Amino acid sequence: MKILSPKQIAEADHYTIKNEPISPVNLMERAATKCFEWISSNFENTKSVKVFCGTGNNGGDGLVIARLLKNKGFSVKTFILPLGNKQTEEFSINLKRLDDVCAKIVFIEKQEDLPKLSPRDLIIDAIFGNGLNRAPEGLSKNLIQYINEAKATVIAIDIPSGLFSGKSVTAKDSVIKAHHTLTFQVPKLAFFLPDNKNFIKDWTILDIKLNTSFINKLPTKYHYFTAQEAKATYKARNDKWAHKGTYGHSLIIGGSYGKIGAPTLSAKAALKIGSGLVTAYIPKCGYTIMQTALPEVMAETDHEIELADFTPTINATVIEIGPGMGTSDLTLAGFKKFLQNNKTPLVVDADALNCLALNKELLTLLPKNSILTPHPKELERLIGKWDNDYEKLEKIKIFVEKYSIILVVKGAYTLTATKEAFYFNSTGNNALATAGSGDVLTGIITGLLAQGYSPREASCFGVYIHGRTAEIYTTNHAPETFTASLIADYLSDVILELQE
Ligand SMILES: NC(=O)C1=CN([C@@H]2O[C@H](COP(=O)(O)OP(=O)(O)OC[C@H]3O[C@@H](n4cnc5c(N)ncnc54)[C@H](OP(=O)(O)O)[C@@H]3O)[C@@H](O)[C@H]2O)[C@H](O)CC1
Ligand SMILES: [K+]
Repeated sequence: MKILSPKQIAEADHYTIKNEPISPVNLMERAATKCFEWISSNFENTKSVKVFCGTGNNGGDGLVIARLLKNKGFSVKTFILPLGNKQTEEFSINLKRLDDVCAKIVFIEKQEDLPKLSPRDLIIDAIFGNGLNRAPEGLSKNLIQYINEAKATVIAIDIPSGLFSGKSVTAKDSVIKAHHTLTFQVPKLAFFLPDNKNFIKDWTILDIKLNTSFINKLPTKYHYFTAQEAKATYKARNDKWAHKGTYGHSLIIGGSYGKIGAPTLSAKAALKIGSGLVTAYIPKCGYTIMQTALPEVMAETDHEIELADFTPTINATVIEIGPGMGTSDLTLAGFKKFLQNNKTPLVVDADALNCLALNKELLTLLPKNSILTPHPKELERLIGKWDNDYEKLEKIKIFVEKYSIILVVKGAYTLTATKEAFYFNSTGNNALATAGSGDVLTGIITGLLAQGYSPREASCFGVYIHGRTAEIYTTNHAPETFTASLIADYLSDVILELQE
């Protein structure tokens, strides 16, 4: 699914109005009706709804929602914050329509006009939407702060007021902290960025039927990888003549004394996602552990307690390197030698990333389209510090272009960054915040590459699958009890779901 800029959304809006055709006020009615339906079914027992509107079209949406809720029997009060002397035409039409149903409407002209708010109120934030072009100040800033202090449940329409959909927020005290955001047609880039986690919690995309063929033609670097994209990526197995060689050979290089679990988890994940063959290249101390834990996996060994020689003998389709490997001098020296001689596509994680961060010149030795899977701290070691998330995205872009690689930046919305496009993942939850979860992710990506998925597909799809296991698990288990070993056990559920 595309993530569009405010300008592109306005263009899609205009195109739909002209070509469907539909009048602007009817499009507003359609959009706001979707919000109303969501609110009335999720908050049917709510006694008091307070709707705060600006005087642009976001405010117009608020007026329609107020009218529809009132007609449905909710107790509704509407508060209007005049934005200068202007009202959009659709706002004015809907103000009249709201007035006609004898609704309670209050204009907020000064601080004293702010109403009493109770934590039991349901607040609808329709002050600013896509049209925000500067940080709110004065009365609008005060209103936003006042709403945030009320500790009431806040539903934001389209986007929390004060949050820019495509640029950084400097005044963090003038943004609505929404519990839920009902956004129109496409998600906004701001939703995926950790800097905004206090403003955006849950959100729902409402399909307001903007022209899809127009949207399909709009260029964008940013995408949201959902079940739809996952289904389109999945390659069902239907080759009767397949043998284990058909599905590739994954080589997992990693481990050190006390950290054999990491490559074991990766190897298990590569195997369980369908890699035809898996070999682990580990220190000698891990031999019995690996062979006992995973009888299907072959093992080759290096020095006694750490990797030093890096001399696997097999001809792998893909190599994962790094889990549990450590960064000792001996390991680092061997890793350098390995990179100088290796031509096989790599998935690089954990200590191998730290070795690269310590020796940036090694980055040039990575085969084209190698996949690096850092968590935010590892990312910072690779690309340097950033002031805000938009600067981080820019640095990521420069980094992937410079080295012709793919970055999988782990987080609540794990980002797969390729030279061509950035994909935010839609699945996962905090059950994945558990030891070894990252090792399983790299194993899944490695196993997908071995089977012939492209590096972009393996990254986006692997991240999606990994996240989905946690969602399925937590439908009937406590998130605290999820472990990395369990992830592999739920891969089958995810794949069966994709086949539906
Ligand atoms: N296609 C869709 O998604 C649809 C969206 N709808 C809704 O429309 C809004 C966008 O409406 P718009 O009127 O363009 O913009 P806003 O309502 O967000 O803002 C109104 C005006 O506010 C002024 N502004 C901007 N920043 C500030 C500020 N910091 N302080 C004070 N005033 C500010 C600005 O005017 P200026 O002339 O003062 O610059 C804005 O124009 C979208 O979000 C949806 O909710 C439709 O209902 C259906 C289709
Ligand atoms: K809003």
